[in-house]
Amino acid sequence: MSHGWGYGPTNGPHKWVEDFAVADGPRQSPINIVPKEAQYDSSLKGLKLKYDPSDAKTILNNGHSFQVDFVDDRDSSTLTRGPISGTYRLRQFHFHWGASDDRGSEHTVNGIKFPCELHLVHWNTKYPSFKEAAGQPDGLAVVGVFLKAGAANPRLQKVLDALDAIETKGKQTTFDNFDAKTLLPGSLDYWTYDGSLTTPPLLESVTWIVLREPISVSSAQMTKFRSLLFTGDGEDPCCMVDNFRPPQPLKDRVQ
Ligand SMILES: NS(=O)(=O)/N=C1/NCCO1
Ligand SMILES: [Zn+2]
Repeated sequence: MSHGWGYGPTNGPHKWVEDFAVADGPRQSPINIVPKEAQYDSSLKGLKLKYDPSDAKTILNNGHSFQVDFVDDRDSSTLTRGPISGTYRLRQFHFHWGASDDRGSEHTVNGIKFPCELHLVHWNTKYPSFKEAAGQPDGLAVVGVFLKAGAANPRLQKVLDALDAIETKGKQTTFDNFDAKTLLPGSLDYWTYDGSLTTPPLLESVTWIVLREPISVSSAQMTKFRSLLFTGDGEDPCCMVDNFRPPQPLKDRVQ
């Protein structure tokens, strides 16, 4: 790619391997989840998520999605247990979505796409920083939550109401006192597998934890996601939609 990566015809997922050879690696994400082929592991523990609303800091349009960033200089917002060992700190959450409700998620279930997928990104505190952890095979743990078209979800509203202030690439605004736990479904049942970042640099450092139960989102709320722009102020506007990587080969992995 002669220019930065993105999701268009000239810089999209099928081109990323030109700059990021690991795109063809052995543990790439996302994947298609086939529940009937997933192995049940009775030794796996339940997820423990402890989030402090006061850790929420800012909301940013990064040109690929938008993310809510958290203070991660202490163990106040953490993920423990589940398939991981040790303590992982919440760094940020962001979403991936489609131009229409028939697509948008990165993981699929029996080939089914959801209109949107939430990712809560955590890093392993055995490493000194997120950046350092991102380069390690056990460095990151991302909790994925599917958003299913249906009733409006009031828990999304504070996030969606902030989007007017970050329409274009690089815009950021304060986003405080937000409890990310309110975005989770009632059940924390999950599928887990060893994978990667789904955006460049596609580092193979992610323990994926995909929740089986979706949360709801209305079509009107999805329209709000689609009001963002990939482009910056003064550039020809390009709607931020279809910012998802398609499922990747499972290769030598089981779920
Ligand atoms: N979609 S993803 O795998 O969570 N990708 C990223 N990149 C930086 C943090 O999470
Ligand atoms: Zn993501």
